[in-house]
Amino acid sequence: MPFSNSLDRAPSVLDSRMLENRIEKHKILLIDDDLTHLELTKLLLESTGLVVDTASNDSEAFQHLEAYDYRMILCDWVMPGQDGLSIVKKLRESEVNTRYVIMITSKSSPDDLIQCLSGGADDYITKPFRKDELRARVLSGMRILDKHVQLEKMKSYYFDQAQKDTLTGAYNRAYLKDRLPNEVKRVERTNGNLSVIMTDIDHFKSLNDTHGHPCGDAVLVNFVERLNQNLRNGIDWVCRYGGEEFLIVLPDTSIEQARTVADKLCNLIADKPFEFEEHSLSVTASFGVSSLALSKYSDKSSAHVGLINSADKNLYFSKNNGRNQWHG
Ligand SMILES: Nc1nc2c(ncn2[C@@H]2O[C@H](COP(=O)(O)OP(=O)(O)OP(=O)(O)O)[C@@H](O)[C@H]2O)c(=O)[nH]1
Repeated sequence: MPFSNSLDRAPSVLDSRMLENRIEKHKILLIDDDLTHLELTKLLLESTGLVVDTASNDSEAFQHLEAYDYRMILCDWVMPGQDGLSIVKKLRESEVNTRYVIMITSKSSPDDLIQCLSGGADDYITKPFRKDELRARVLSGMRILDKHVQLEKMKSYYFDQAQKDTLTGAYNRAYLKDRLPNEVKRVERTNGNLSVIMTDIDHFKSLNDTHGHPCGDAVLVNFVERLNQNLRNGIDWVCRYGGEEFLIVLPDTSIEQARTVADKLCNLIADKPFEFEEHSLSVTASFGVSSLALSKYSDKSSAHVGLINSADKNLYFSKNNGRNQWHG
């Protein structure tokens, strides 16, 4: 597991290393129009090792917020211009709510508290406050922010699990099913290009049979790495279509350009042996290229299937024609 079970282990006592981590992650923005109070609170927070930036009005505050992604904000409520609660309301409208806001105020009635919390603040501290109360509230907020970070990590881990092949890290069929129709729609909208290349490692069964399954696995991993290293980062993507068969999706790519890519990849695989333990293995692959011709389809929703089938047909032409080549 890439994350620990610390999700359920919010520490009650903070050692200095944990505190340092939090400080690093959650620099504080302190907003107060009373400059003396602002300085005093800043010093107080800094004396416990926290990193603090200050703003004395709403426009300064928003300038800071544009320049840095503060996760924790301590904000005075009563201020000229936009008051603290208006600042918080604006923040809540404009972003994902992973910012923790503590309102500082001399208002202390239950009605004030309700107004403050329902207006978007996460916590509330009344003036004058004790240094240790402020620190305790800030650290309690940081524990909650830590949980946000953990949840984000979990979300991205499960997101990856759901759309990636665990062995090679290539996208899986489920992702392809979702994403390829959208690529086709984009071509429809923009009148652009979309090409795909189906590739399959040659004689992979005999590689497995001769050197063992772990060796086959390593070749699959290196094969995908080699493809990715030679494709456009963040634009082209590789999907594991079957055992040793991969579909390479090339957005904004004409058939001529896709043929050049297939030729390059074919040579890149064949020219450099794959290393596994003490073995240096000559590996080749066959390729089938196809490009989207939307006019061929009266029902555009099936165009992505036609595109894959045509690449597959061309791949099998390459296989039957002697392997280690591309066709399309
Ligand atoms: N090591 C390993 N082998 C796999 C994996 N998935 C599929 N295979 C093997 O890949 C082999 C594919 O064999 P074939 O379909 O006969 O294809 P081939 O031997 O590459 O022959 P051609 O494609 O005609 O060149 C089978 O032996 C599968 O067991 C995997 O994740 N790891």
